[in-house]
Amino acid sequence: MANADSKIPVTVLSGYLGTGKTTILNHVLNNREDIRAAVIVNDLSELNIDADLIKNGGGLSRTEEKLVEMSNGCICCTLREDLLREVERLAQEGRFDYILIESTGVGEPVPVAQTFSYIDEEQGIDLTRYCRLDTMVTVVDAYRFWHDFSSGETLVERQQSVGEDDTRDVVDLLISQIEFCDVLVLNKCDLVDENSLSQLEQILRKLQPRAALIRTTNGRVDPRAILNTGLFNFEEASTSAGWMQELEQEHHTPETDEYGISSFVYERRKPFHTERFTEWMAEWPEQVVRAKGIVWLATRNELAQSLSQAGPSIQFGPAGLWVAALPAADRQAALREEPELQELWDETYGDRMTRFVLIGLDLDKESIIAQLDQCLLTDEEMSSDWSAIPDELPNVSPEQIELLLSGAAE
Ligand SMILES: Nc1nc2c(ncn2[C@@H]2O[C@H](COP(=O)(O)OP(=O)(O)OP(=O)(O)O)[C@@H](O)[C@H]2O)c(=O)[nH]1
Repeated sequence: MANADSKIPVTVLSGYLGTGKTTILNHVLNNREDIRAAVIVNDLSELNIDADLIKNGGGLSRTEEKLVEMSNGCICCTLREDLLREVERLAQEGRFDYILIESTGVGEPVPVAQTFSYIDEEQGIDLTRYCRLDTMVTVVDAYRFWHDFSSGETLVERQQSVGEDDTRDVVDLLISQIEFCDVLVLNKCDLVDENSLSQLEQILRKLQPRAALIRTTNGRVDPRAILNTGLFNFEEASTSAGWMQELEQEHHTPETDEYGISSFVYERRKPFHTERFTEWMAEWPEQVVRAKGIVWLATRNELAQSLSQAGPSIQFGPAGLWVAALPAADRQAALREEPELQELWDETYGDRMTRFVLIGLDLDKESIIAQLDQCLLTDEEMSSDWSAIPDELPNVSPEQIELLLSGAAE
């Protein structure tokens, strides 16, 4: 089955460990009709159980399928280079009309998608010549989801980290996989009652409104839902996360009262009192499932802070310089080039503002807004010396500022 533009379509299966990726892969391979598929499995475990399963379970003809195991790292990071080479080799063989990749359970989908979307200058490999990323699939375990999401555990604690520098929380991984995909497969639906499933489905839709959502048991997905869908588009996938859609406001998804899922954007043009706001973050309201956006702190008047929370994991730190803090020439250039910036520009404070979205279950919106407003500078504090406000956050080094400056200049 040759593709119209003769580039080999690629489907990537992501999803946390044990969600059912291999089960889905086997099911698809057993029901794939006339597609000659090459399968790339990336597994960190030494046994490479996945590969055995595919070899024995799929009834694959060795002449038709090619199985490439990558056993010493993951597709997304350390073995990106290998993935590039492997895909290039498979594509050049010319025997396959589809490539299926099972990404490691601890892999992030964005770097994999980048591999297929951009020329790798270092390697001199351009996969876009041979392949076309067709569908990014993320598999979610309906039974384990809330447990993993709220566990507060790191990958290191679960002995699942990719390397020494891997400080990721399990929930951060889950959210990055959900927020970047075309199809969400909610697997293991046999283990969860209808009401919990519907609620989980609604929250997933809120976190990822663009993706098709499919319920499965034992990975029994219609192959047409994940092969040759033509759904992938890098730009769209990168901006598809629910929080981003909500911040753009044009796409505010309707509230789903039935399951108590809702969201709102908190926006103020007054800085937070650093100490009061950090204390608030430490007592983070449990009803908030996901929050993301930027924060203006009185003691960090040069640097916009980025806030990203998912379940018990809160990431907070410098995101970049406010345009208002740039040297005059750069500031004017930015204002000339970005009409949206002009629109939001405040005469006194420029682009400084706090703006983040909160998505949650049974959110007490009024109370959260009231708590956050208490963290803002009072009128009296607004006219006093902001540098006297206590600030226990880590210092930002001149090198870091330099880095942020160069980022802002790009
Ligand atoms: N009850 C139930 N079990 C399932 C379902 N789908 C898969 N399983 C089981 O869940 C376990 C993990 O499934 P896999 O397909 O190996 O999951 P995976 O995502 O490939 O796992 P890793 O390769 O470790 O990341 C296996 O024992 C499967 O038989 C399902 O829908 N319901």
